[in-house]
Amino acid sequence: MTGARLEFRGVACMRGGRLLFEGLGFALGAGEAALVTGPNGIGKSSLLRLAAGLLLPAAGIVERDGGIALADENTALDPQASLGDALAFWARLDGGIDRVAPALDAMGLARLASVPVRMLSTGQRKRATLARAIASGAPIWLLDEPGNGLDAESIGRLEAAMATHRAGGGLLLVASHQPLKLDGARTISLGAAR
Ligand SMILES: Nc1ncnc2c1ncn2[C@@H]1O[C@H](COP(=O)(O)OP(=O)(O)OP(=O)(O)O)[C@@H](O)[C@H]1O
Repeated sequence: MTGARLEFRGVACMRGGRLLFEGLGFALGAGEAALVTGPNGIGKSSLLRLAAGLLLPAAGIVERDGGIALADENTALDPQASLGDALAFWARLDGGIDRVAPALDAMGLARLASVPVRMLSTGQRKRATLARAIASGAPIWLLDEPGNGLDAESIGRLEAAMATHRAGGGLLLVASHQPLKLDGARTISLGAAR
């Protein structure tokens, strides 16, 4: 996981013909983290989608070295499959089937591995999405409101997983309305909504 990097240079973001932000620049290297903050609709999720390459910048450059794991409101897990099988589907593609069990453990989901994804509660679903990111082995994690719907114990698990990821040379870009323990993280504050 050495050499992970994510850099924005002079990036502008347009959605639906409206300019959300422009001139955005930052660089994150291995072990680093940034917290994206700002009011509803300002463009935090859009920024993460730009970082993932799912959205193209209207101006500027987005550069990344290393694979990406995006964890947002979509679980991207087969609702009919068991949680274990749904995670294994992605882990096989990512070449890391052995990462599924530790990822389930990290999110406190080991006992739910045989439960169909569609039957998971809101918080369990969120933890499953985070387990998918953990199991991906990707060095660049893009987490959109990762604490949404999580109880205090699960927030602790999330914070521990983020710290482990950084200690292993991963980097984090996190959009969150709620405070999360992210030691030494920089803040990317998007301005007032237009
Ligand atoms: N596919 C789209 N087409 C047009 N406009 C869009 C599209 N997706 C998002 N938008 C608009 O872009 C703006 C930014 O949305 P985004 O989801 O990035 O905001 P956000 O800061 O993450 O908000 P929140 O805090 O509510 O999650 C919003 O005004 C939204 O309506």
